[in-house]
Amino acid sequence: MAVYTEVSDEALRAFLSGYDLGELIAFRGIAEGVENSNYALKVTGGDFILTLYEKRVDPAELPWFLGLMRHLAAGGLACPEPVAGHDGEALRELAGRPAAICTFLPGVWPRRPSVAHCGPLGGALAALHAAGQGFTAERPNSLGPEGWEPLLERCRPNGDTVQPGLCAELDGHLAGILRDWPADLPRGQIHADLFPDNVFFLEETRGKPRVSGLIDFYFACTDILAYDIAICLNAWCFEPDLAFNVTKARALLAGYNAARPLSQAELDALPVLCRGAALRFLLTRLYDWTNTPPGALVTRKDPLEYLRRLRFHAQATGVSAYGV
Ligand SMILES: Nc1ncnc2c1ncn2[C@@H]1O[C@H](COP(=O)(O)OP(=O)(O)OP(=O)(O)O)[C@@H](O)[C@H]1O
Ligand SMILES: N[C@@H](CCO)C(=O)O
Repeated sequence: MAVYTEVSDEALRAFLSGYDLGELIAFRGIAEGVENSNYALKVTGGDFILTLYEKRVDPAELPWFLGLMRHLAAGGLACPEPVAGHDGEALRELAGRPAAICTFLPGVWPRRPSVAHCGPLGGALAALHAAGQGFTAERPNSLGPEGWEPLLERCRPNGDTVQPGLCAELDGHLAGILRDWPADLPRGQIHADLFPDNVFFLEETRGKPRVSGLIDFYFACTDILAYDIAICLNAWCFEPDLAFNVTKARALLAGYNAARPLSQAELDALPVLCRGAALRFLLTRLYDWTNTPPGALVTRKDPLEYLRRLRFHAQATGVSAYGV
C-alpha cells in the first residue's frame, strides 16, 4: 500500500491549475511501492504520475533527484521526466507534502525476471551511466561503505533476534569488504536501487523483452559505476531458492559491456562490489525488520535473503564466478 497521503478531487484540480496539462479526467492511487504516495493521473494533456514525497525522502535532496531525472531524460534515457508548472518549477507542494508530476512510462516490471530480461537490463544500466556523465552535481552515497558500520551498530541491539550470531558474522564480512573496497574505479551518477520493480519492459515479437523505462531514482547518488552492476547482479541473478544463475549474470554483463566496455580493474572488483551491495540491502532490511512497529504501512523485506547472497559472493574466487 503506498498512498499515505490522500488527495481530494478539489485539491488536485487546484494543484493542476498551476500546470499546462489541461483538464483532469481521472486519477487513482497506486498500491505498489513503499516510500512515497503515487497517483496515476489522466488529464487532457496525457498520462502522468503524481508523487507526494513522504518522510523517508529528505526534501532538501529532491531538487538533485529531479534535476538528475530531467538531465537523464533530456539525454534520451527512458525515465520519468519532471513536468514544470507555469512558473518553471517542477517541485511543488500538495496536501502539505512536497510533490511533483512526472511523465508516465509504459510497460510492466517483470514478476519473474528471466535471462531474456538481463541483457536489455545491462544495456539500460550502461545507458543510464552514459547519460549521467554530463550531470556534475554530486550526491554522496549515504548507504555506501562509510554508512555500513554506523548502520550495523544501529542493527546490533536486535540483529541477533533474527538469527543467532548474525551480527558477529556481519562484523567479519564488513571488515573484509572495507579492506578490499576498490579505489580509483570510474565513478558517476548511479541508480543504486535498480531492482526488477524499478525496470519496465515491453514484450517485443518472439518474446524478446525491451526496456521501456527505469523508475524510482530516490536512492540515486554519485558512486562507483560498477557498484550499480553489483546491485543488479544481486537483485536479478538469484533464483527464488537463492541459487545464483550464472547465465543471467553473463547476459547482464554482456549487455552492459556492449554499451560501455568494462575495464579489467572493474571486472576484478566485481566480487567485492557484490559483497558490499549484498551487505547494504541486508543492513537496511535488517534495520527495518527489527525497528518497524507491527501494523506500520512499510512492507518489511527479508534480510536473510541477502545473507545467502553475501555468503555466495564471499566464496567467489574471482570474476569467473559471474560467468566472465
Ligand atoms: N513514471 C512512471 N510511469 C509509470 N508508472 C509509474 C511511474 N512511476 C511510478 N509508477 C508506478 O508506481 C509504482 C510505485 O513507484 P515507485 O517504485 O517509484 O514507488 P516508491 O514508493 O517511491 O518506491 P519503492 O520502490 O522504493 O517502494 C510503480 O511500481 C509503478 O507501478
Ligand atoms: N530495493 C530495496 C528496497 C528499497 O527500494 C530492497 O529490496 O531492499
